[in-house]
Amino acid sequence: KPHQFWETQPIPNINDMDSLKPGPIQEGVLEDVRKDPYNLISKFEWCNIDLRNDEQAQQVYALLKENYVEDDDNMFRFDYSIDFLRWALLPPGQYPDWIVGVKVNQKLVGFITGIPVTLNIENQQTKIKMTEINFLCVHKKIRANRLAPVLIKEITRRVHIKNMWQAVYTAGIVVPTPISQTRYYHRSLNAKKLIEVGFSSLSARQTISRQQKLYKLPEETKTQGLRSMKKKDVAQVTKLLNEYLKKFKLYFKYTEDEVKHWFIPRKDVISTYVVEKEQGIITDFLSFYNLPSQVIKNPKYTHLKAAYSYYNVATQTPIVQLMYDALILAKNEGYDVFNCLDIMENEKFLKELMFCPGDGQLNYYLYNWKLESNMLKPEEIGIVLV
Ligand SMILES: COc1cccc(CC(=N)NC(=O)c2cccnc2OC2CCNCC2)c1
Repeated sequence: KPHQFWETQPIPNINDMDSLKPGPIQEGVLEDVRKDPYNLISKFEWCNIDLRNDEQAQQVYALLKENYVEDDDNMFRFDYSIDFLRWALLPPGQYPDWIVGVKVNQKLVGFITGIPVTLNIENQQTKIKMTEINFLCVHKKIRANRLAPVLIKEITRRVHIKNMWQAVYTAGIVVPTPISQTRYYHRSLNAKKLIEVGFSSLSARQTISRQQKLYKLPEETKTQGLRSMKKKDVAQVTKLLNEYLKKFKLYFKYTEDEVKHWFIPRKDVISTYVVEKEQGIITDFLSFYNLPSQVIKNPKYTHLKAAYSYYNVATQTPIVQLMYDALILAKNEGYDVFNCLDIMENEKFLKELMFCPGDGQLNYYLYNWKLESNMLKPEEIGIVLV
């Protein structure tokens, strides 16, 4: 019986589509929220993970490295670094009990996380304080214990207890009920390596050297005034980003503190470049994050270095040119491939910059919210999850 768990959750199913009115599906009642953690099977224990602690961060790293998301052909597995996890999970306003682990004899076997976000949905007047859920992971050796539903219920309880009643999350799989189904695209930067690790394949008429020529990039970027973002840019970038995102139906509202956290460059984690014109005016910016994948078995390579498009705001520079510079910068930083989704305005540059469609999709979900329009088109999505 598929979706045994999901049918019990406040998420529209197909026949709710016309009956449910837009907005919260269930009204949250704070006093009804269970005060104690959900029961776990014996020997399993809840623990809050402090990612600032090196040992605990190392345990999370090791669990994800071996047991987190793989591609459809099980050739690659995400390999989030500790510095990346600290960036992704310790934003301003973070709650320590939203980094949730399950241990057996001190060994971490389960994990799920939430971070606080302020989401605008379909240009509602109200912004909604909610949680962004990520990194749901159960050790391969203890799957089919129904631990994942308990991890989801427990973090839901910990969100409810803070009087928050909605969540946003993504998944490669389809469970009830996506609000948008986006496709991922990749642009080759190191054609030879992508072929050698099996990420790309050659058709009969293609050769490695022809692929290398096809995807070759200049050393220098084109856009005048393009430079790495600095702290002094935070105020302008915040204004630019918040204004730009209003064109989408789903987007976060960012404070300056949040922009500082999410966009100030961090080596091997996040790269952000701004376009500075006369009098120090910032007119555009581009950003991409570092998410390597372990190559599960390959004689020559252990990792695929992948840059993932984050937020790109083009108000003066043509978006094709801005993203062409993003490719050049990523190539110069040593990446093998540049990945993005067909969300926001990305389809404006995908073809021209020679992105190829990936073989899967990334589904967006909202918990306890009925949209006015049942589904959103990818270009209406203005949020990027890591
Ligand atoms: C190449 O190595 C991979 C290792 C694991 C999974 C996949 C395929 C995949 N599932 N890709 C994506 O989900 C994806 C493709 C393009 C852009 N962002 C993405 O996912 C992001 C956002 C959601 N959390 C994971 C990272 C590829």
